[in-house]
Amino acid sequence: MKRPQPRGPEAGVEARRAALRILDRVVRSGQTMDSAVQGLKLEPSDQSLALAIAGETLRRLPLLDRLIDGATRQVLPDDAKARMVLRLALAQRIALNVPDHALVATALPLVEGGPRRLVHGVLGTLLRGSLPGADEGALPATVEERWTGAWGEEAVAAARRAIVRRPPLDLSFRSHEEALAFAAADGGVSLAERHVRLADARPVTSLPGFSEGRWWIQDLSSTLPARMIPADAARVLDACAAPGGKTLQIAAAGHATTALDRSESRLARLRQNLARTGLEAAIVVDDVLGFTPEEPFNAVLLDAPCSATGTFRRHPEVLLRASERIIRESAELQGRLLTAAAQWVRSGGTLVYAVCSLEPQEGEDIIAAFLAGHADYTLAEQRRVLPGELEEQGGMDGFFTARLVRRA
Ligand SMILES: C[S@@+](CC[C@H](N)C(=O)[O-])C[C@H]1O[C@@H](n2cnc3c(N)ncnc32)[C@H](O)[C@@H]1O
Repeated sequence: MKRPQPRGPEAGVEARRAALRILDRVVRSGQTMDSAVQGLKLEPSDQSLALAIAGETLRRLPLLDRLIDGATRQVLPDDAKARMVLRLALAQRIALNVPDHALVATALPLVEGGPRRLVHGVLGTLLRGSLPGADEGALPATVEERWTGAWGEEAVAAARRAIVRRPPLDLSFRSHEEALAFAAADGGVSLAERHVRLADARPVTSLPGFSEGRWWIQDLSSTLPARMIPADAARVLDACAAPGGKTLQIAAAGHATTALDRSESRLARLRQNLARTGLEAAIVVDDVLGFTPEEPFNAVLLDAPCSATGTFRRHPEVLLRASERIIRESAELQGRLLTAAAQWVRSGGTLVYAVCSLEPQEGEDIIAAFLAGHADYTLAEQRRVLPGELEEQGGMDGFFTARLVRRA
């Protein structure tokens, strides 16, 4: 049996160095955590520690910055290495219970040949003082302001609580019987048709039924749009379909399903998901803005690309990237995609629009503008999910979806 290798004085530094690279790529280059970790060539244990440290840092960035700024008179720019290293060290102490000596020993090598004394001094001051608890979250100031204006104080307070809580794992099943059987045998609670929620996120492949394709992972919010498709729709187009959570739902409900997306690589994941679950859908690689179907569909679902700010619990970095400009550009594209998709709905048919965004410009405003320019459509229902919904049971991602009907 291979014995564990003794770890030298560099133990733990590699993971922190990687966390620094990830944080730097996210903060400075606007990358996602998933893309920022690419190419770092890490041992699996170092990779998970690096991602945990960077993630916990991003969940409380404004809070960490307030602490740092209160402990030094020196002005540290947002992207200064000293600030980045201090943020990482504080997050480890607050959220990961790393002891002070280990924090200092793994932080200082990251600023070797640089502002070592400054980092040592500020860290020492902060560690001697009182630090916030692990359950104290913070949102970037621009997000606080935007969401307070749009949704009010209560939703913002709920978002601050949610960003530092580990979200539950939501599973979608091919049938409700399978969902109930899973909950009875393996735990979890069903909060909707074909749904089971597990309180603790376990390694997915170790859960019963994974290889048989009995379920797939899908936040409860994301299941709402496909639930709006009429049971008798029969012929349904899922536009912007990949990687396919909603396609699987539509196919499982028994509709003849066409899944369209312009991304080959994301469609490859959709194909894997179909193969694993044994569900069927016709796949079309095309651009929504150029696609022309042979005949109209009874229902079309448009799950449009968006700022994804509703997914901040799992991807806290989305809040740093979603600038006013990105939201405006996203909204402009969403309006065009919705107008294109609306042409493929037969008279009397259904058009469902969805975004995992907490920005009204990408949700309510898109529908209002669309209706103003399309007298042949009426709004049948609209659903906004805000932070705080189902909080006691683990919460939901922020989301918006609307069902429109084309006049017969
Ligand atoms: C929000 S994701 C879709 C998630 C998917 N519906 C699901 O449930 O798994 C948006 C998708 O839109 C696709 N997309 C973006 N612009 C597109 C366009 N102009 N035409 C077709 N697909 C597009 C992206 O490739 C991406 O897969």
